[in-house]
Amino acid sequence: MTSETNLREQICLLAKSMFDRGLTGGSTGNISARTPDGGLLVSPTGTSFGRLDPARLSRFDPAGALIDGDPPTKEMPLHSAFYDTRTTAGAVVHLHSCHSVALSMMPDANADDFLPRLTPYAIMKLGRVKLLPFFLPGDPAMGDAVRGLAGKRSAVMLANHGPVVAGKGIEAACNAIEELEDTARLAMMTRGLSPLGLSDGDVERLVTTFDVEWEA
Ligand SMILES: O=C(CO)COP(=O)(O)O
Ligand SMILES: [Zn+2]
Repeated sequence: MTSETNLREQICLLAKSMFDRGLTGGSTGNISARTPDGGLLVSPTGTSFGRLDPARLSRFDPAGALIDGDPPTKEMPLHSAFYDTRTTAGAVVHLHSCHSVALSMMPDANADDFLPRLTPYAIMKLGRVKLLPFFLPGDPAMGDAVRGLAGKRSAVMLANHGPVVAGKGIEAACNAIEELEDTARLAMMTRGLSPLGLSDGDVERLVTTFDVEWEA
């Protein structure tokens, strides 16, 4: 198998795994990954994460032209904004994961630091998560909002919609977005119970030990 064939299989396998565990339902969510030649493989619009077909993924050349496959996700401007502003991005994933969306609707949500500091992996895998306002699905203004972050954040939460995470590769991006959803779930489970989170010192040690991007 060529490495592009492998990548196609891996995209569909990881998407199905997330679908099967209820991380995004129906035909929601989208996923993309850089190909070895500098192009992109992208989930087609209207498809279900549970049933992506490796042979029908939208394929873009390194200049951004659609070469073959089905028409791509309507969230291309969002995905492109991550690739254009973060040279390290090898994959981007977007989900409609329930607990993250719930947390984004809380009136006291922190727009600059969306996730409470509850567990180490959220900090290690995501850094600081930016909460963006609500946009209509497919609105190119979402891409502009991500470009406005100048590549300093690997993860954003679209209010009342869902998270978007960039990673070095497809597995890293999926692991990170799962961590985002798990942390949001913990936050919603413990809401109002005054949970004891990580201390500022714990966060500082995590950031330095694991070389976390922790831009203000
Ligand atoms: O999650 C989605 C829109 O935000 C799904 O849209 P697509 O089917 O176009 O990828
Ligand atoms: Zn969406």
